[in-house]
Amino acid sequence: MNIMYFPTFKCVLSPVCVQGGNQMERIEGLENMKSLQVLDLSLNRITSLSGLQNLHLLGSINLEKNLISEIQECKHVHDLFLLRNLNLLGNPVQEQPDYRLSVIFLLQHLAVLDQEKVTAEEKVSSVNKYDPPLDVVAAKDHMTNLVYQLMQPQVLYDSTLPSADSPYPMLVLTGPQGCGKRELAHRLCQEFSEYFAYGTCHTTRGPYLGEVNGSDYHFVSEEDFQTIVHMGKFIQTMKYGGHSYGLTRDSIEDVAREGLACCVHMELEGVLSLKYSHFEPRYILLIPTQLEKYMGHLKSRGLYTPSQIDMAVSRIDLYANFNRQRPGFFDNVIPCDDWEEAYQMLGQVVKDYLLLDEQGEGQNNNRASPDNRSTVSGHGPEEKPPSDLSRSVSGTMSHSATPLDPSDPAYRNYSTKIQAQLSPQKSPAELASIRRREQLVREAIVGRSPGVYSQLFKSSAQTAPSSLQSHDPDTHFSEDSSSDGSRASSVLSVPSSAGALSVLGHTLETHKDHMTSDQTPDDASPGTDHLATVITPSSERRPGSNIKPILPPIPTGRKTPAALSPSPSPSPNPAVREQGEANKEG
Ligand SMILES: Nc1ncnc2c1ncn2[C@@H]1O[C@H](COP(=O)(O)OP(=O)(O)OP(=O)(O)O)[C@@H](O)[C@H]1O
Repeated sequence: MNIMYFPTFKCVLSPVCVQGGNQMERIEGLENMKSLQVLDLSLNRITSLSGLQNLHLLGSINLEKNLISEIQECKHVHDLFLLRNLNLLGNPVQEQPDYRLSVIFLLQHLAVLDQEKVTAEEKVSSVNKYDPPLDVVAAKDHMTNLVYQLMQPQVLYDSTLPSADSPYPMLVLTGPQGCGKRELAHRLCQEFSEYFAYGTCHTTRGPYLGEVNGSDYHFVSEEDFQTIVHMGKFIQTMKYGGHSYGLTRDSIEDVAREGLACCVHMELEGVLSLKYSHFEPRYILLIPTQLEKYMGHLKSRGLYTPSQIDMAVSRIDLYANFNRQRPGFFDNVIPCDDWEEAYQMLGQVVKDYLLLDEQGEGQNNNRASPDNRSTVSGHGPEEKPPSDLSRSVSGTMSHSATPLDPSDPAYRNYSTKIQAQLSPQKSPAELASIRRREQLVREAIVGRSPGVYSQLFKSSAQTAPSSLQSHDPDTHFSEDSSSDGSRASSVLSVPSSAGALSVLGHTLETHKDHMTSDQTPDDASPGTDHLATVITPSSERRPGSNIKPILPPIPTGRKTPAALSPSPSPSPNPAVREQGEANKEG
């Protein structure tokens, strides 16, 4: 073995130095041994690696059986880029928790630690543990929230249930701290109050002057925050500036229950985590492009220390790089140096999203299904339509109850839409269901049976599962189509959730009741398949696909200010309401 023994540090010209088996307590006198490549100081009483930091050619250090007890000592050899082999066997430091991963993380060039090869897995694990990439942080956050959620009794969040065809509409404004996204979110929710409401997050930071608990944030202690984590209430959380932030499912549900889409703001890590959830928001990046102006704004707020400002500024690059490296990650990018301009652009994006500018642009627009047409007002937030926009929102649902009109272009597109539904991922049950619906439509067209929707909603009105029916004696179903539609909407939101199996089962049972004794499931009466039927017209309107989202049903008791609600009150939806109350209790 190529080792030379020197009684004292006289190995200036030699690449190898061995001073083992002495009573050395410190590493001294090696500063000038710049060409040293192998150092053996085993069997000493050394407690620190200080003294090695300038030996840049060192490739191997043997410190077996010394008294090194702190992992931090590795920092002294952190900059020795040729160091491949380190032996700390028999040192107290080995007792430290996560010793091996910590050392591997601090000395990422190491190939052998304590005579054991450093594996690629260990390297990845060490980075994931001590400096995890954003994706890993987000994945862990999602996993944590999901596991805690699954440990709780399962609750149906009916207003925001995932659905392949109509994800609950959500808008997420993201960007570095203080870029104006919060102000823009509030303004947007004010001006588009018939479409959006602000989703209030939780935070452990204290309120700034003027901030209102429950409105700007739910301000909670770290302990309470952790309790909420353990209750599985969060969809995503993140740490920012030493404080915790999180968005609960309840916050979104509170908005959804009002029949509105939810608008929230958050940092990039929150976006990454949210992307793992079943929600499919539209993500809008607000990014400062004039550094001076942005810094000036942060300073003028008088809330941040210089290091907080530095951090916020440094994150502009993070956002910019993300946007560059992952095209499509953000649905829109808006420069936010001028908040007024940014708001105008944001407003335009939202109008496009809601198809608010499309009125008059062509009745022939194929994308404008009856749902869409009822929502296209042609009025921006500045010029409110004479009628309440909520009518358009509820109109979105009342369509479901309208029997198909053969003169309606959407009606003619119906089978095309059904074809579009026939994707390879469809389960046999879904395929069978789609075939039944096609059959019904064909029959309706040739006049052999009434319009499928009219049957459909009659059936659903009669057979609403008792578990979904209101016990509120004050609540009456009206026989008009919109109430039927609402009920159907609420039922339709059920099947895509695993937690809804019992409800779905009940519904299917109810269908069976409607079959005549000689009917097989395949020739069931119209209406046996209303769950899937109703969602079809909305399939082209997913948020994120540049087309208008479906807003969730508006339950009775909606808190829309009277001034904004001159339209007929939304159809009663006891199923949703009751479930909503159940959720709240849950
Ligand atoms: N649930 C969340 N998940 C991730 N980030 C969040 C969440 N809630 C808030 N944030 C973000 O955390 C950052 C700090 O929020 P905070 O409200 O404390 O700062 P701020 O100085 O008021 O900045 P801003 O005006 O951008 O909100 C902001 O960028 C905010 O958007």
